[in-house]
Amino acid sequence: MFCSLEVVESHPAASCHHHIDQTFDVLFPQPAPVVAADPHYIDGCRCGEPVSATGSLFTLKPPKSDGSNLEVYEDAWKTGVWSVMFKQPQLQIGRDYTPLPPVSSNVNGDECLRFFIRKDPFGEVSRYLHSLKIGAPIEVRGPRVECEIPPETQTILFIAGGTGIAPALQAGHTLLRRPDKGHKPRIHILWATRQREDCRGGYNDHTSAAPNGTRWSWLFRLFSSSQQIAKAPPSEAKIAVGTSAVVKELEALKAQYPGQVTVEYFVDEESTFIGKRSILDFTNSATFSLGQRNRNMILISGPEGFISYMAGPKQWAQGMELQGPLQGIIKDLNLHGWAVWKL
Ligand SMILES: Cc1cc2nc3c(=O)[nH]c(=O)nc-3n(C[C@H](O)[C@H](O)[C@H](O)COP(=O)(O)OP(=O)(O)OC[C@H]3O[C@@H](n4cnc5c(N)ncnc54)[C@H](O)[C@@H]3O)c2cc1C
Repeated sequence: MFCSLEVVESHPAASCHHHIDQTFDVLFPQPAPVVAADPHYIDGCRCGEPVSATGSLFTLKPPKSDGSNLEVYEDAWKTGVWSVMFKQPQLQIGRDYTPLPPVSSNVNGDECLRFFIRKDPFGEVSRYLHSLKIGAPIEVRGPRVECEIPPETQTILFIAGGTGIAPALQAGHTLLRRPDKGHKPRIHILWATRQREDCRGGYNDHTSAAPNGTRWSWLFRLFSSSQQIAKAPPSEAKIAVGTSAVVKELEALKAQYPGQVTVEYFVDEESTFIGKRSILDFTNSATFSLGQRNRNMILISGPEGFISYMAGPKQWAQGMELQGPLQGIIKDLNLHGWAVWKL
């Protein structure tokens, strides 16, 4: 069941309020924790932040923050990658969107949800969302857990295309905030975007090609001296004017968990693409955590064609979306000891 909202104020890159109640409504084909959500409101005091010409950050806030949503969200954050559904009221259609990790000041008590939403000029719901004014009501339902990250997981390779970066940020948040069991987990993100604008200010922590033409292995970077690692741009560069809001999110995650998050950027218009080499550079380095089921995960998120190319298409059967067989370049790599999940 969806709940209604009301418009208070407007802004081109909208941000919203939300609230979840405990009404249960099974809408989704997959068995997953689902609760109905209440009206969310575009937040008049938090402007949506354009990430680029093609996407914006939205903030949703419940009309009244009484803490009732926190437990629901907290369970989802502990479990893995999750989404909520926004409804376009005129057409009565819904689409899924992925909350970004809470900003650190939000962790205790603030029930805001934040989203990175790509504006598709021909897309019904994304166009609707971008047209909302600050303070506008929006109907939200969720959360739905898309993929569990088991407690024993130590290493994630996240292959993201476009807005697939939102679940990558989620996976990082969920994995890295777990209590330290003597071994620091880590996440390596390969993010492919169409334009540099989408990831402006981002630099590669772990480049496939070193300046002298040799390849840098993950182990090299892991065990090399801090001086060598300091080849990354200075911190001022990370927050340079014009840095994309999503890159800022990635930098914030890195700052929160030093040495546990690395990112490589690939840009279509610069003809840099995620290939087998980028995947192997990372997976070859993770052999020390092989041997236990679910220790190492590869998660893939992005447009259908992107997922198919990487790991084969997902499939539909009996009204349910299934993973489908492993195909694509990840199958070709014949990796052992990695659980693969298509989001
Ligand atoms: C679990 C999950 C999480 C997601 N998280 C995010 C997120 O955090 N951020 C985000 O931006 N997106 C996310 N998405 C994608 C999002 O749900 C929507 O798919 C996206 O916003 C587009 O929806 P839309 O209604 O705007 O476009 P739609 O109306 O569905 O159209 C999509 C595209 O298809 C084209 N199209 C539609 N109908 C036809 C047709 N008959 N023939 C040819 N072309 C057609 C349209 O022109 C448009 O380009 C997520 C998706 C899932 C499944």
